[in-house]
Amino acid sequence: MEMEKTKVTELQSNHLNLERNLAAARAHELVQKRELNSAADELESLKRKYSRETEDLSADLRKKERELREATEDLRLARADLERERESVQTLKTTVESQSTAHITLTAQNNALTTQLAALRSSLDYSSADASNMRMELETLRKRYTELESEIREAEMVRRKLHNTIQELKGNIRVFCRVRPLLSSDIPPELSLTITGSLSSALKTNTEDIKRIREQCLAQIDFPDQRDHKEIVLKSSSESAMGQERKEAWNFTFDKVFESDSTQADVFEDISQLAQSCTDGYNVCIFAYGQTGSGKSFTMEGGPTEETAGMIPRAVEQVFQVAEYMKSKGWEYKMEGQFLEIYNETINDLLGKGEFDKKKHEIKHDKGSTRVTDVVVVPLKSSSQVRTLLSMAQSRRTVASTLMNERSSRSHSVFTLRITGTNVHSGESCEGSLNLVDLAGSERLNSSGAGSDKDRLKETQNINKSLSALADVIAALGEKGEKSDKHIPYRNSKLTYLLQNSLSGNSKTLMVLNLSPLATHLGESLCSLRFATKVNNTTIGTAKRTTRVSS
Ligand SMILES: Nc1ncnc2c1ncn2[C@@H]1O[C@H](COP(=O)(O)OP(=O)(O)OP(=O)(O)O)[C@@H](O)[C@H]1O
Repeated sequence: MEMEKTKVTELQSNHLNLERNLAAARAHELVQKRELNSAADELESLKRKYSRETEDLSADLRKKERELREATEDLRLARADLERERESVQTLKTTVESQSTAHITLTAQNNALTTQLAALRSSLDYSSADASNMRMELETLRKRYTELESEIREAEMVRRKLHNTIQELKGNIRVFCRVRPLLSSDIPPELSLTITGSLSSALKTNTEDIKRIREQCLAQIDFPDQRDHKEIVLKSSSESAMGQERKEAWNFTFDKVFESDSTQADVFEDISQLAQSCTDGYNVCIFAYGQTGSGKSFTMEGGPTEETAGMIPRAVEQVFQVAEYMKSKGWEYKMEGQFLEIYNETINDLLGKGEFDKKKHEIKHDKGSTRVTDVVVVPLKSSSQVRTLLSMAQSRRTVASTLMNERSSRSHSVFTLRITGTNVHSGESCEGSLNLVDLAGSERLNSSGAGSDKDRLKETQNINKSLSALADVIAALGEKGEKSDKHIPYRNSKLTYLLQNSLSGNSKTLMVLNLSPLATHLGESLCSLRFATKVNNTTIGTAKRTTRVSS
């Protein structure tokens, strides 16, 4: 029992120990539970914390990823940029290389230029010295130039004086004679039929046919003076009543004789000097005289081409050329033109508008210049204007007469170019005129067939009256040389009265006698040649230019 008691006691103490252990274990468990709970709490808060941190980290990660992508893109762009930069660097490198080559060349050039510059500088130093010498020389030359200019002006005045003295020595009335060529229209139909081929209007070719026809149609006209061209000889042979051959020859001498092959330019060459005188203040008068169809209008007005242009357009052109040339000598010219017709002693304005033979025009003379009332005076600005005036006049005549040639054959036409000049340096002024007159046909009464027609008779009488008035005036002027109070019958015809100032001693006159080459016109040609000889034998006093010097 004791043993049992000890055992119970032992068991009890064990039990107690166990209980104590249990309580301790329980307390420990409680502690442990508490610790567990707090650990769970802690775990929970850690979990939450970690989850937050994980989220933050994920967000961070996403952000980093985005940044990474962006950085990658930036890197790609940067690489592309870099590539481009590399390329441009390469290009620049090439450029730099070529630039440096150029630089080397330029440096070499620069060096050469620097050397040149130095050389130039030193030559410039010499040149500046030269330049100042030259400036002085230039000044001297300028002075000399001014002196020479005034010397030229004086020389020009002397030249003009000499030119006019030559003209005066040649005589103030000169006569030229011009024979026109044979025309196809001159050939009678019965003869022209025998010609093979076409006919040119002026028969210049020398086929056998034409030679034969020439011989049959042409008058025998010789030009013996082949050096000076001053003589013309008309010959005829006829049979006397006794059957003997009678030969006759008539010699005439003029200032110039133009053969049938002479051109308008040939004739003008001898006229141009005279035409030019009007720019020096002279009154110049050029007449075309001759029977109908002898070539007066052709000589004065001419044809439409440059080659066939007559004396009027050529003279006007010449006057314009002289005026242009004289500009450099200080001369300024004003020119105006008028174109009149005298038909049956009535003046008509070929540039006017009114009806022909209706308007009354009066001739007025005042201090050496002549004006006609109520006529159109055209200011002339260029020589080409004259062609327009000539064709205007021609169409006026065509309107006035259905047979224009008939009217122009029976009227005188007078183209007048009036010229006034002033010299801006010397104050000198001058006034001249150029009258170009196409006279009416000079044939005698019986040969114009006037007998049967009253109007034609009146026309022919008027023409003859005015032509003989012209001859009388010229003759009286010739006689006046000896008697200064000699009456000159200018008023005997409209033509002489109109041309009074251009026919008097103060002017220069030229008569161009036109001759037909036809044998049938031999008688008329002789009459014309005798008339022209009378004119040619007249000496009219010295021409004077109309000049003034302004004060
Ligand atoms: N030198 C010449 N060369 C060529 N043809 C000419 C020449 N002279 C005159 N003629 C011609 O002769 C013809 C008559 O000439 P123009 O009409 O000039 O004579 P005209 O004397 O003026 O006659 P009219 O008194 O009838 O006016 C015209 O056909 C003209 O073209």
